[in-house]
Amino acid sequence: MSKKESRKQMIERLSNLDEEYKQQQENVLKSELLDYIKGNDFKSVGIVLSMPHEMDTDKIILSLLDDGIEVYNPVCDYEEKVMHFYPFTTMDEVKKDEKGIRIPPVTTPYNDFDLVVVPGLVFDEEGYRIGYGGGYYDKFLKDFQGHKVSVIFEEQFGEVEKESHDIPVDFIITPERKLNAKAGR
Ligand SMILES: Nc1nc2c(c(=O)[nH]1)N(C=O)[C@@H](CNc1ccc(C(=O)N[C@@H](CCC(=O)O)C(=O)O)cc1)CN2
Ligand SMILES: Nc1ncnc2c1ncn2[C@@H]1O[C@H](COP(=O)(O)OP(=O)(O)OP(=O)(O)O)[C@@H](O)[C@H]1O
Repeated sequence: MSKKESRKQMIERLSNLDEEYKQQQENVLKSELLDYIKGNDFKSVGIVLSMPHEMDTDKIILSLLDDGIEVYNPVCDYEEKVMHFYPFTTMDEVKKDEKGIRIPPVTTPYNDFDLVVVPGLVFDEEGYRIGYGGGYYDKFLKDFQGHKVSVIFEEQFGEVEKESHDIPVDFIITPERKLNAKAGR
């Protein structure tokens, strides 16, 4: 299956998850991720403002702020094909970009946080992933020095054909298990 077909199929699969099941799984993912962040004493986190078919990140972001952890969200420059992170302040300041992706106020970029939560559609157990295309995360991760985690539904495991520019995540959290992807490579 091509990358494009895998993406389309996974978006459909995620969109068709039972709403009650999805929310119950998200509650588990949220508490697992918060435990992981506190357990590792991470003080700053880069994480997306979620789209409807993705794991809901709003509650996670608000909970991190409550705990005094800095939160940064990505903003794409679609012309330059790069992505930078900006500080999250409040949901009231969140707007949509030209592609309908939610973004924080574009102030001073900061890409040097302790942990990045990497989004994606299909993942393998070694931490390789198929994202939304564009290579925004692959390019970002090339220079990123912090920890890389993905938080996903079990339904997102699948076959990933590796490409030379792909940068895998170190750790994968699902509602059922925590995978040290780096150790498994
Ligand atoms: N919630 C969330 N925010 C995120 C991401 C994400 O995965 N989730 N991103 C993760 O990277 C970045 C946005 N990534 C994007 C990647 C591609 C397109 C895009 O160009 N879409 C085209 C169709 C793509 C195609 O099929 O070729 C379009 O809408 O015209 C938009 C955003 C940053 N913000
Ligand atoms: N480090 C890089 N430098 C230059 N171009 C890159 C780099 N990484 C990826 N690309 C380009 O970006 C495009 C999309 O890459 P790919 O299909 O791997 O995206 P993806 O993994 O689905 O998305 P993302 O990384 O944004 O989540 C490809 O054409 C690829 O050549």
